[in-house]
Amino acid sequence: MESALSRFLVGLSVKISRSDGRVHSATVTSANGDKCTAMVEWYERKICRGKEIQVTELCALNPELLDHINNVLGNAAPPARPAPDKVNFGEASRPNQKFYEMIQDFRETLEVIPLSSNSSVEPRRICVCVRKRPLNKQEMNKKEIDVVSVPGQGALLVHEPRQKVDLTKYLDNQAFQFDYSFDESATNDLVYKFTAKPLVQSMFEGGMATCFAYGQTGSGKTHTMGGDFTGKQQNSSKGIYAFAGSKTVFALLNHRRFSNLDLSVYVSFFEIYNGKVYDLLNKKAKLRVLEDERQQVQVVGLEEVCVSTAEDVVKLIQLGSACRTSGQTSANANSSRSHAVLQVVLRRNDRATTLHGKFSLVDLAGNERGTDVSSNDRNTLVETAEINRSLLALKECIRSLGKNSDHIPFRMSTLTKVLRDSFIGEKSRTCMIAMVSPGMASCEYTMNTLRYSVEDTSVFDAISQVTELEEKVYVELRVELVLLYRE
Ligand SMILES: Nc1ncnc2c1ncn2[C@@H]1O[C@H](COP(=O)(O)OP(=O)(O)OP(=O)(O)O)[C@@H](O)[C@H]1O
Repeated sequence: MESALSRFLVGLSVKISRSDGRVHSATVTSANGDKCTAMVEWYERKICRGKEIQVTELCALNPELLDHINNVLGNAAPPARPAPDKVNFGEASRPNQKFYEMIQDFRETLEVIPLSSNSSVEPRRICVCVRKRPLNKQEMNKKEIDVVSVPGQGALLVHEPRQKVDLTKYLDNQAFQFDYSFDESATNDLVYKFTAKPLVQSMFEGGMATCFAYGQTGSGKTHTMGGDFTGKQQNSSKGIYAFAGSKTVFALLNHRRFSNLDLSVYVSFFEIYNGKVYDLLNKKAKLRVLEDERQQVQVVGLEEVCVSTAEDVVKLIQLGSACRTSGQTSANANSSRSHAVLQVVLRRNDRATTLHGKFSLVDLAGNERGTDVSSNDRNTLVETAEINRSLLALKECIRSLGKNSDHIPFRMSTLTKVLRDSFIGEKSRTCMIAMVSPGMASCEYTMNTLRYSVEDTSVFDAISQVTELEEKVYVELRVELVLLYRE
């Protein structure tokens, strides 16, 4: 429920009565930047005049509210009836110590069977995997607790810290099942073996393939696809882009099964930022996306570089990655603000250089960034809205693919338009790698990512998961939000 709330709410400020500790009024800023007076009325009606919902209950419904309330209280005299206290969660050594211990106890009961490089890989038309990154230095310094467990065999668990209305703490342990799940010790090499590597072979067999990295800002998409950063320097030879585009491609090109096809390898690299396409191999030239009379979508003028060695490919990845649009979010100082698409194309060496197979490797922009960015200026909000719109379109396309539907709604966004040929045809194959951050502070985003990857994440589904009291409050809140969005 919290995730659905914060999808719409960018700002929420709360006034609290000093005498009784109850919420007075709340001002909510919607994702399009408007202050929502309807919400103020709603809160006043339901909370101040409307009687019995107290701060503690509200906070149990939405932990974000707790932060806002604490901020407000920081400037005010302590209330007679204190709001639920974050500090009480644990002892001084580690915030949330109690939850930490509960998670540790739970982990002891788990049977862990990690993936190893000797495990076999099963070919699939659509493969959905998940990768958990380790806690980073910043999170360790803050003594963040790790709320994600990967017992293996495709399973992943989120231990969501919860608090009942009477303030009793409990864990909501939610299990998700994927084709493969990678824990924090997995290397890019291992992830590659089970995700993108099987798709390279399908490209040689004349297929179209796409591999996406999806996840919250700072969850490890660029690390996985483009290679890790040491300071500002990216180690481009250690990411899935390079493993697929160099090592495996050139090994298969010379394999006796494919060498008689007389193929050449081409690489293009572009980004989609705010719905526009920019060529990362040609000084970020802005390109047009057109559909020809045979409904083939073309990115007009896209540079396609013929490569003959693995080193050539790594150099192009470095060149393109260096000029990708990035910005800063609270979770990632070097955050990618665009979808980056590296395409490896096989063409026959005939006169028309006929297309034989294509592999698109996509490092998606971080999802759900509305509340991550430090400013909520107009540009940022437009950027976030565009990212979320294209991710929704992508989900719709993958879902239609999974259902073998006749209609795949690729026209919904530029991202899906340019990947159209990967979505259609008998030989198309798709792999989605969902990235998750392990920290408790990222829990809500992690749940969003997991729901996006394994099921419908819509607001309506979220409703079915809430308890009776929550449901009552939440349904009314949703009605307000839906009305707001229609305006
Ligand atoms: N599996 C991992 N092992 C070690 N460090 C990692 C791992 N995944 C990510 N990191 C580190 O976490 C930080 C954020 O990762 P990264 O930039 O890849 O996130 P992202 O998902 O691409 O974020 P954004 O959407 O903001 O671009 C980087 O410093 C990266 O090196």
